[in-house]
Amino acid sequence: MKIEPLNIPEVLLITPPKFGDSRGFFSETWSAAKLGAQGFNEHFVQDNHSLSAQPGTIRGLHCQLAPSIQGKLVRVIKGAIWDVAVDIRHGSPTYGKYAAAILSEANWAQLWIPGGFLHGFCTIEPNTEVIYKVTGDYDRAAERAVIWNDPTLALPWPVEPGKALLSDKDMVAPRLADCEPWFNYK
Ligand SMILES: Cc1cn([C@H]2C[C@H](O)[C@@H](COP(=O)(O)OP(=O)(O)O[C@H]3O[C@H](C)C(=O)[C@H](O)[C@H]3O)O2)c(=O)[nH]c1=O
Repeated sequence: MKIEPLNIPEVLLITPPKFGDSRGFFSETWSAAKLGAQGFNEHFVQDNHSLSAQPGTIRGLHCQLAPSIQGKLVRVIKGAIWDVAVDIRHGSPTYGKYAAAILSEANWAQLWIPGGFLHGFCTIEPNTEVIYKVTGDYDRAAERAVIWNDPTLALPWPVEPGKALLSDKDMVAPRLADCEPWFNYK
């Protein structure tokens, strides 16, 4: 499995091999042994799967606080997303900075987003299905959100102004500056 650190080195682009033949393909999309051999030893406790029908659907920017902090290993089995992680670890040299990648059925790439980061994505094809493993259980009380178009983050979302499709919750999330520090850099 190819593992590439992005501009924020804790965020990793992981691309598993895909073996095609006349029937279709086979891919080991996650392997504790193969990733562990390269120093990636995260323990996952839950798998998530979301479908977004329309391109321009934005889910995020979300995180969960301790004790339910979630690292996320995100991949796309249908369609494509612009996937983004924003460093919000208090005291981090890359606080407020982002790392992003296109994840798609075509490129078969996965993004590892550690705890301490906001996560969000924007779909860029119809009927996009996102699958992701997380290292912490869902905990609604621990969920926090920051508004997707926070001007201080200035994320280059691939959606035309006014065309983003959001949940009611995401429409009214606060700016990061209006949130207390949720994670410490260590
Ligand atoms: C996240 C989650 C949600 N739910 C239920 C709660 C709601 O009834 C329904 C939809 O939840 P929500 O609107 O929060 O789903 P997303 O907007 O896709 O949220 C996710 O989007 C961003 C991209 C993330 O990284 C997080 O995994 C997560 O926050 O699923 C569950 O039952 N378990 C869960 O783990």
